[in-house]
Amino acid sequence: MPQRSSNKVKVYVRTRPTNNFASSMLSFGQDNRTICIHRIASANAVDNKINDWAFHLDGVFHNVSQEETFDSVGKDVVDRTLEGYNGTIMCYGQTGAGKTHTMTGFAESYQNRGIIPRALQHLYQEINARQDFSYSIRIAYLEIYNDQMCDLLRTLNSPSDYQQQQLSIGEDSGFVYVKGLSYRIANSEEEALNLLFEGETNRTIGQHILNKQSSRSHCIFTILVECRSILSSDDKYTVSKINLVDLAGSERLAKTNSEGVTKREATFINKSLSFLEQVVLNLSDKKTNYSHFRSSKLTHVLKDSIGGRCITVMIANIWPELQHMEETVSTLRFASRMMCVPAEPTVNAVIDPVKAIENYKRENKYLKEELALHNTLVNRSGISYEPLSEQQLYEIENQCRRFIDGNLDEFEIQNVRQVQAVFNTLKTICRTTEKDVEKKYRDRYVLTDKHDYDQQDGQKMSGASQGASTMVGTAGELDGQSFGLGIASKDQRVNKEALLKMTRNKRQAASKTSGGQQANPKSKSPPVGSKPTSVSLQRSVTNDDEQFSRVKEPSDVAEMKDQPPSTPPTRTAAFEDFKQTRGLNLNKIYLENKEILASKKKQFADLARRINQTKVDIDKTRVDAERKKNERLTMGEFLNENGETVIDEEEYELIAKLQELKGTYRNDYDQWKNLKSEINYCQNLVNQCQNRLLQEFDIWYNECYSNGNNTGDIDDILSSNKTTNEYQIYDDAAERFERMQKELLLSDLDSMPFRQAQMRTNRRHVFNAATTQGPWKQAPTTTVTTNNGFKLGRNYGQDSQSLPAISVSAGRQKSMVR
Ligand SMILES: Nc1ncnc2c1ncn2[C@@H]1O[C@H](COP(=O)(O)OP(=O)(O)OP(=O)(O)O)[C@@H](O)[C@H]1O
Repeated sequence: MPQRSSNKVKVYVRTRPTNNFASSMLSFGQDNRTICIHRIASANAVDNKINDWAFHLDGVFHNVSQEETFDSVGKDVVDRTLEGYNGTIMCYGQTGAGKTHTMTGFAESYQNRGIIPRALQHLYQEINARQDFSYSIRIAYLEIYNDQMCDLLRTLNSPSDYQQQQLSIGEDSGFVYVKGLSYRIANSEEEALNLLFEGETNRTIGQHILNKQSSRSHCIFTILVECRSILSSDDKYTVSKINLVDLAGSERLAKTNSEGVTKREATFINKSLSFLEQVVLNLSDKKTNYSHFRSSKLTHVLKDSIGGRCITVMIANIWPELQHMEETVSTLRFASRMMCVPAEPTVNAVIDPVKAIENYKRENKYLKEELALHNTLVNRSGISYEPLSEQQLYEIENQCRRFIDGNLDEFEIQNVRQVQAVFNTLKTICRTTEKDVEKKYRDRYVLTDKHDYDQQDGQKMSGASQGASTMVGTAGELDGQSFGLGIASKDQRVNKEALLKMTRNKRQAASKTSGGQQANPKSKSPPVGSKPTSVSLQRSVTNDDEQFSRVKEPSDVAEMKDQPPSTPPTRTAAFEDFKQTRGLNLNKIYLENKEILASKKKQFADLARRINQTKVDIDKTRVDAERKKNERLTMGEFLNENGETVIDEEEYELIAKLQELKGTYRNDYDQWKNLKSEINYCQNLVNQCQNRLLQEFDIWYNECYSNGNNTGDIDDILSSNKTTNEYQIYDDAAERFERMQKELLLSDLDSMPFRQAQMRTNRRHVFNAATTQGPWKQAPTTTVTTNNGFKLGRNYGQDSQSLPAISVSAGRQKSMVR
């Protein structure tokens, strides 16, 4: 029989023997490959149906024995399975066409046994003949009944056992397997046949008009073959399988008159066969890349058994009688379609890990010997190729470190292991250094992931700037590392107040645990009362224009470097923190100065109150003295021998008292004037100190948190904090007043510089006036409100009439000179 050369699924047709052969309609070609069907058209009506078909197949078995059928179809598949190929022999056709007969045959008749027993016989005969290989045979028998899978090699006691078996289909690298299906070892033909008969007894058989023993299920008898070479040391072996498939027959319910269970079974059978036809249709169509294998259990299980890498042979069983001509045509059509399914069989080679290791060991041994020989030939001796010892690795690490430090120019390369160790060591050093650097920066800065950082809208990378803060707020890659260094975006920053609070709590806890000393030497917050190390304001004793100067010590820079990680808090919160840390000493000086100023102001107020009282007394005494004088003049003056006016004792006392009061007044007023100068001086100190504190804070804030956008302008700070308590610098009514003015001016920012300059000028003018003019000198004639709330006015002369009175507001240093 001529064979098709193309790699396609092989398809044969086998006819069931019958006495009613439809010779009028069906004939076979001389080539034993062709079946011709001639349909007789109806004489009465116009019939457009096709009447003649010619099906060309790989072979037609008409009146062919079981033995011949197997020899033609099965033998080759079995032989190739032993070589490592997967094979499938499948019987397809209408019910009663002889599928089970072809596949299994009569159990009672040895001569009429089918493909499966013959395949087993041939298999074991071949295994026994192939002495160079060892084979392991396993048998599985699967039934698919009503789209449920059943292991026929397990004992079934009830229909519910179907569910209990819980078989499922799995796939691994394109190979399909049934999870839970038992594979029984069969060391001989007899053992294999026993399994076949055991499975046959478990098959679901039904009865209908066309077949008394109709298969109501699809059955797949699987022979798993594992083949290893005995002689060869090859670590590969093959695992292959033969699927011998006896499909349930399609049936027309009108013909079989199936009812009840049989009808339901027939429905499942027809449905699954139509899915199979669909899959075959897709496989045979080159334009279709996808087949719906999972549409039924049958198609899914047969996924790797129809064409592809599998040797596939199908026997189309037909029942060549007139009454079954439609089913015959249908079967032959399906057979023709199956012939188009491509098949590219490949050997299923598996690598044996145990044998592979043995082979590698052997090869390793040979290579070592080869290397030793090579070293001898090139006069290389004393070279070890064994894994490096701890000591050797330690020395290599030392060499690497010296190489990095520049103390070693080159390595002496001895073997590949050493080169590997050098690279590994360098990699380890590189990673360790990288981690150290990252940790160091994380301790100091807020590091954000570079990728995230780049994605943030409006995020700016602050550059290296601002003197000592070159490493503060810088952004970008660090030696090409994967993190960016810079300021986290606002939404990435943690709750600032919470962070500050946490920092403070930590600091307090540290203070407690260390008895007031900082537990963390790296903390930027020195303990209260400790020697200031970073920034201090110092008064120059020798300089009349006393200046505060910021003194930077080495520890200052060190302190900046060792600042703990922080997330930018609000400037207000940060200012509080600043006053507790970097600005501690400055703030301390500021507070001391303010305390002195307050004390002076209190003295000033007390003195003013006393002066006013003296003034009242003077006025009263003067009135009394005037009255006495008028009385005396009215009564007529008395003169003594020397011609001097004689006054009575009361008038004398009044005059003396008036003189005394005037003296007191002058003394007090001098004191008041001096005190005012001191206050002015103290006020200047406080102002300078305050400005310095804010400037230092601004620098500190920028160093720690600025992302480059914040220039740290003091006025920004002032104007950005509109609540009175945000900056605790202001506790003075006048300062509050000035601040309030600033806040009001915020509504008209353009006028801010002008207004501020105006205020400063006024303040300076008033204090100059206050310190240069006294009650006996020409005083300003207009009332001016000073920065401190002092009001100076009127023209005060030396005359007692023009002695100034000083009004004092209750409770505060705010005074008014009338
Ligand atoms: N080639 C053959 N030689 C002798 N008898 C045959 C042959 N083919 C089929 N038969 C007989 O036909 C009957 C039906 O055959 P079989 O049960 O194998 O059909 P089937 O296609 O498997 O039907 P179903 O799909 O219903 O199971 C059986 O009694 C069988 O012995």
